[in-house]
Amino acid sequence: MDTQGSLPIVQCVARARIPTTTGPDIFLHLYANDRDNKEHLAIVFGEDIRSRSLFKRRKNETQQERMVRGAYVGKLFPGRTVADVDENLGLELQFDNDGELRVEEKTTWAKKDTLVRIHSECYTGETAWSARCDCGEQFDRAGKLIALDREGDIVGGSGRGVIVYLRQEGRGIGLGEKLKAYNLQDLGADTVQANLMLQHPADGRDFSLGRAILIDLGIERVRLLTNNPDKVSQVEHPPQLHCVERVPMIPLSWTSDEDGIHSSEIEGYLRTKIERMGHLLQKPLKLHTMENVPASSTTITTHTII
Ligand SMILES: Nc1nc2c(ncn2[C@@H]2O[C@H](COP(=O)(O)OP(=O)(O)OP(=O)(O)O)[C@@H](O)[C@H]2O)c(=O)[nH]1
Ligand SMILES: [Zn+2]
Repeated sequence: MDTQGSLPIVQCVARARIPTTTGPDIFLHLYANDRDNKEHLAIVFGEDIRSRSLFKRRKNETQQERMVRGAYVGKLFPGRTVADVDENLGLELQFDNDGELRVEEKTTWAKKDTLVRIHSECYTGETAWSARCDCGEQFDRAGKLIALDREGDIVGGSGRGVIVYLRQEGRGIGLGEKLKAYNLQDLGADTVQANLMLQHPADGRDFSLGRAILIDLGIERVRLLTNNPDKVSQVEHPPQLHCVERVPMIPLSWTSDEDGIHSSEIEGYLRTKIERMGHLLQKPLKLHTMENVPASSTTITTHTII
């Protein structure tokens, strides 16, 4: 668990447009950093949310090299020769004397409340159809809510937002140790006990990388999609970064009988997050394996944190 020390140095190495099967184009950003050798990512919705480290002009760099790195405005098309101007869209990036991108209303998103998810990698939940956790469901929902204007009483991102995807599998212990933790859970431990029995912290993640990536993307005011109070505090880095709202992520299985994951394992996972990790799920926790846990409130509310 990181304390709020100095920020890691992050460098966006490359950005590419990804047309999605669900509609909007997203921009996948790959980061290097000075803390670990993992390829942490930012999935950015919105062409104008721009990484300062990617767009910074480099000595003797050609426009072609900028376009190949993904440091361009507007859209790429065959025959395009200039990265910093898109004549079709009438957009031109501005830079200051040492090559830093200048924040302009027309070309760079900034200072607006931005819907953000800081998501930790979970191979089992995102790729192996696991019903032990809701990570895959949360990843999908984050993308959906960022694309939507609103869903019920939750204001969406209207096509602008960021999913910071941290390669911190297994709350930082890695996939191999997480598989051992699963076996301990099948032997009766909960997710916290299993980590501790394997001589790991309950949660060994470092969210400072997430803070540094959001600051690099010029995000200042965060509407954070999470139930984890630790993430809310970890996103604060005044004066550059501030969490203005926590937007809850209610498990789909709590909002409909058909949707979402229904399994005894997910109930144990959610119960442990609430009872032992203080997660802020606001719905009455009605689990088939236990009585109603009185919730602190009976409606889904978003906390506005000023
Ligand atoms: N060690 C361990 N890690 C788990 C287990 N189940 C899920 N995880 C990991 O827990 C992490 C879940 O991260 P997130 O969903 O981003 O965040 P969160 O802390 O659950 O909080 P939210 O933002 O409310 O979802 C991922 O790294 C998963 O791999 C488990 O049983 N044991
Ligand atoms: Zn998971």
